[in-house]
Amino acid sequence: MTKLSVNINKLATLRNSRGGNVPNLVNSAKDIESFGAQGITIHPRPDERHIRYQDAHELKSVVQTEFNIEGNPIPKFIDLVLDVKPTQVTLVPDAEDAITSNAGWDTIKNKDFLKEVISTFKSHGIRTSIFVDPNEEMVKGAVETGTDRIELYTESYAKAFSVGKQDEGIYPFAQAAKVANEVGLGINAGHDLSLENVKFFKKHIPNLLEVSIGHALICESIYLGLENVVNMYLHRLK
Ligand SMILES: CC(=O)[C@@H](O)[C@H](O)COP(=O)(O)O
Ligand SMILES: NCC(=O)COP(=O)(O)O
Repeated sequence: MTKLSVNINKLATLRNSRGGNVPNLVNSAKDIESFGAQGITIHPRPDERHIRYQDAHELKSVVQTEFNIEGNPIPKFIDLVLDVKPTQVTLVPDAEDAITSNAGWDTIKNKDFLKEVISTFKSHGIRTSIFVDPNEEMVKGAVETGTDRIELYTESYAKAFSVGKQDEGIYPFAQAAKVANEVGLGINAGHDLSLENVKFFKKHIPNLLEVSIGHALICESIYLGLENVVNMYLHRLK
């Protein structure tokens, strides 16, 4: 079985746009779990443009499933994760000004740094995952860091799928997954996965442990909920 971890960054974006507490992230996380999701993911960015560091603390006390915190392991992120102690930390090498995550780790160049932070998190009982491109050398490099899992960065697959090139798009992921499975690395995946493309991805990636999905899932939820909500308003306005 592949676990679904719902990334709630976009709910925080919506909340922050009005300055209040709607939608309430804590209640949303509880509801998402009650609907069956097996995890909650957040990705606090240094400018706190969506998830705030305080959200991580508040969510920790309510999340009953797997709590996954993603981010670039700069000192204040490391301190946050060690304080909150989520189920899993996913290390992502994103630049401060990146609109969204746009690359995996170079696990060879950053081997010593990754080894050190991963060993710190693991010594505190936190499972580790590192964000990597679907590249066999990077997957082999990941083993050397001591990480429990990798998260395959799926944007290129999603792009290929959207133009009908799913076979081409999945190929490097299937190869990378083969290497990960051979060396015993756990496999997660995420970025731009959606209702449209997730089934094909899962079918071709053996032992896919977890997908974290946010942007598309929240957009789909808005769209699939619109008819219901418009009708609820119309009913009240009769
Ligand atoms: C690590 C990753 O793949 C990202 O998709 C991320 O968690 C999303 O971040 P934003 O919501 O800030 O775009
Ligand atoms: N790790 C990927 C994630 O949490 C969500 O990415 P996206 O679905 O918002 O692109």
